[in-house]
Amino acid sequence: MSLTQDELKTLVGQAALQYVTPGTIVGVGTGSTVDKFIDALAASGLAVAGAVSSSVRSTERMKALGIRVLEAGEVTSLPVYIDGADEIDHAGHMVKGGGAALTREKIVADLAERFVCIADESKLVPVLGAFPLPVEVIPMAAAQIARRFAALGAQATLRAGVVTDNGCQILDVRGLQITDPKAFEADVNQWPGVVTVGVFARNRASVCLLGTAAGVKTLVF
Ligand SMILES: O=C[C@H](O)[C@H](O)[C@H](O)COP(=O)(O)O
Repeated sequence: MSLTQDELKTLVGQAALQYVTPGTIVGVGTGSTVDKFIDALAASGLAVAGAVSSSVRSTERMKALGIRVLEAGEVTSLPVYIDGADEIDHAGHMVKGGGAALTREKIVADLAERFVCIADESKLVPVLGAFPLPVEVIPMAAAQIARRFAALGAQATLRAGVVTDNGCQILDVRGLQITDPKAFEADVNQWPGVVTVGVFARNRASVCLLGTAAGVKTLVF
């Protein structure tokens, strides 16, 4: 019997517990897959010292389940950061931000020694770009940034009605084939008004726990 996408998310959310050491502080991402991890962590009884959260959404969920949440500024490093992805390639580069949390996710990921990505198998791709790339932008720069993407042959549209946890906007960019994620991330990140581009190359995954019909597959990068 094949598992649903939701069941695959539950599976990898639970599998991520093996990367969490009692007494340590864990970095926690955002999204429907991470929700499964948060639920598994709360149910596991693993006595973590707390969590650094990447969004208001995850903070609220953790607090409701009795997990202590610390500010990013209260820690100097984290042993592990657990998060989902919208796409991941065979080298651990990711596209993230489908839930508009990309900036805080990148900040928390940058504090971590290891990024453990949890995803169902639909997220594994040969080349990043089929999923519309989220880019968080300062509102007054949105039109100019959209023109820059148009010059690359891509189409950027404003995510209607969305204001990020940082008070900014999200552009979703279609029509890209990101063959050199590291160079692309570095380039777009320095365009004026870009807060964060949703390519995670510098902060790529070290491990991916992929939910497949045959169970959890561990990819190490
Ligand atoms: O902003 C949201 C994040 O980058 C999520 O990690 C990403 O969108 C994956 O979310 P989900 O687990 O819901 O597919």
